[in-house]
Amino acid sequence: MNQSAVVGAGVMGKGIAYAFAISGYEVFVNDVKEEALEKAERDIESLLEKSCDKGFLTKEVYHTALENLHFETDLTKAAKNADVVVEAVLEKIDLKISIFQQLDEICKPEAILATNTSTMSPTEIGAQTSRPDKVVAMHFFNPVHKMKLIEVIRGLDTSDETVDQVRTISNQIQKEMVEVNEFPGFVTSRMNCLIGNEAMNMFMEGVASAEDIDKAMKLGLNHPMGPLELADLVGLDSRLRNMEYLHQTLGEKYRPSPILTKYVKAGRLGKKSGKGFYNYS
Ligand SMILES: NC(=O)c1ccc[n+]([C@@H]2O[C@H](COP(=O)([O-])OP(=O)(O)OC[C@H]3O[C@@H](n4cnc5c(N)ncnc54)[C@H](O)[C@@H]3O)[C@@H](O)[C@H]2O)c1
Repeated sequence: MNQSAVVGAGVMGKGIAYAFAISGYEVFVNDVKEEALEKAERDIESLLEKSCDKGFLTKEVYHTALENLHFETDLTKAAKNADVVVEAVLEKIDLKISIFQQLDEICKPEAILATNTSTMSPTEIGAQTSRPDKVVAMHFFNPVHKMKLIEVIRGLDTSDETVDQVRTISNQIQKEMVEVNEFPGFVTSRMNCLIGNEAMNMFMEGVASAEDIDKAMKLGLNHPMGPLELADLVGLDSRLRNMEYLHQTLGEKYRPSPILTKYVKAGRLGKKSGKGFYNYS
């Protein structure tokens, strides 16, 4: 395998493209928005440069990665020769299904089609294609260049061969993999969304400031990041979509905190918009 495509060049797509590019894969990055693709190109190149300056990448890897990256708004051109495609568009099931149906038409029959969904069902997505055995979830973590894990979720019809190939890919791009049977939110999002939601409710109830809630979790419970700063990093719109899906599928315990809904309505989306539980301007 040596060619990959990443569909959706937002927070996650950029990081996933970077991981493939520094590992010798040719990468076609696709987005429907020209501006998103231009920003992705600037951001990935700047990350490559910083990583090289800090000595995390050799000059040779840096130059090869730059050559490996291609940016393409046309999905057919981006995906037609890919051995593996990772979809990282918004967390909306209809959108993901429609992209997988297009990929099913466009891609080589042996290509692996992976979704970076945080919560949703690869079974449901795969069932709308002619190759559910090749459909799998590869859940990367933010920021991708620092986080080692890929949570791999096997749908009902995902084949052993596909999971083995994903294991090989994970090794090639220097990530650790855990294998999870499908259930909404998998292991990480189900746990993390609940912790984040409780922190938001506590903040809303005035139990403590955002800073003190985060400090308590970091210094008292040894979390590397506080739940509110993490939600800001993820993007509050993305987190709200995750909570809504978990609420729908797993029940009342996952009802989104009212403050999360209020912030998203106000356009406070966390780090990416300059303001969330913290101010970034
Ligand atoms: N943000 C996180 O921390 C995080 C972590 C793990 C997984 N995820 C999951 O990754 C996925 C992407 O999340 P994100 O935070 O990167 O979102 P984002 O909003 O930053 O980026 C999504 C991108 O998809 C593009 N897009 C929309 N429709 C498209 C289409 N039809 N074809 C191509 N591109 C299209 C948008 O223009 C945008 O650039 C979601 O499923 C999310 O749940 C997010």
